[in-house]
Amino acid sequence: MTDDRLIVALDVPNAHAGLELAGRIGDAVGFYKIGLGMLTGGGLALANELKQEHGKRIFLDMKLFDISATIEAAVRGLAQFDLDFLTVHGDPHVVRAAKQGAAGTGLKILGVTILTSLDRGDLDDGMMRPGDLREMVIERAARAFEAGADGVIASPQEAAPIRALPEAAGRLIVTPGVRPAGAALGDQKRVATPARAIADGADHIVIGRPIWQADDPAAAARAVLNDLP
Ligand SMILES: O=C(O)c1cc(=O)[nH]c(=O)n1[C@@H]1O[C@H](COP(=O)(O)O)[C@@H](O)[C@H]1O
Repeated sequence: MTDDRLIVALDVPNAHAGLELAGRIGDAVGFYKIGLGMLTGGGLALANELKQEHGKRIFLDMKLFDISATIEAAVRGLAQFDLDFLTVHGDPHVVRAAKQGAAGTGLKILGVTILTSLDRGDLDDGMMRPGDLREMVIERAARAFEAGADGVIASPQEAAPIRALPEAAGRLIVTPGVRPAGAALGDQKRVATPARAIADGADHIVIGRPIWQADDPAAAARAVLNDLP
């Protein structure tokens, strides 16, 4: 049995590279994220192959944002694929429409709160309203849950207060922005270690570069898993 608390982001350019990487990782990992970087590189075909041929769980990360009718139609189409998780922006109208589109399927909708690569200065650049970023993440999580989200995406730095929300009971907290001690942060700003994220209430951690860029991705994944509480 793999420990599906670890989701590895397959942020490589195409399905061929993704399949090769998943092959090198082998049994160490049972849950993969396929995202926008592979949209034109056969991402959905790879999702299908990893699920059907290799028994992996699949998180399709599309971070959808649009008017309700468009979101509902897009999610209805994606829900025909055998996927486990799908991201949309955590705005209530988007989450509600996505849940409509996924109705009757097992697809879980995760609402993105505020990207883990952003800090208050980035929100100012984007003309987002003033206020404490952490409080905004917690409030967006609560609103996404109220709108019916099966889970939220937040940084590990907000996992504990989100877990404490009454609205979070029975819902998922998924945290990217996770870095083993000493790993390069890259563009991530709100980070914590895998062990801290899980101890603070994350159900799943998403890790990309520290695993797929490692000389031995399977060993890097195992090291993360060995470190989890
Ligand atoms: O939705 C996501 O998965 C996501 C949300 C977020 O706030 N931050 C974030 O980094 N991600 C994704 O998580 C992965 C993190 O990759 P690394 O920074 O390489 O570990 C990338 O595929 C991002 O697209």
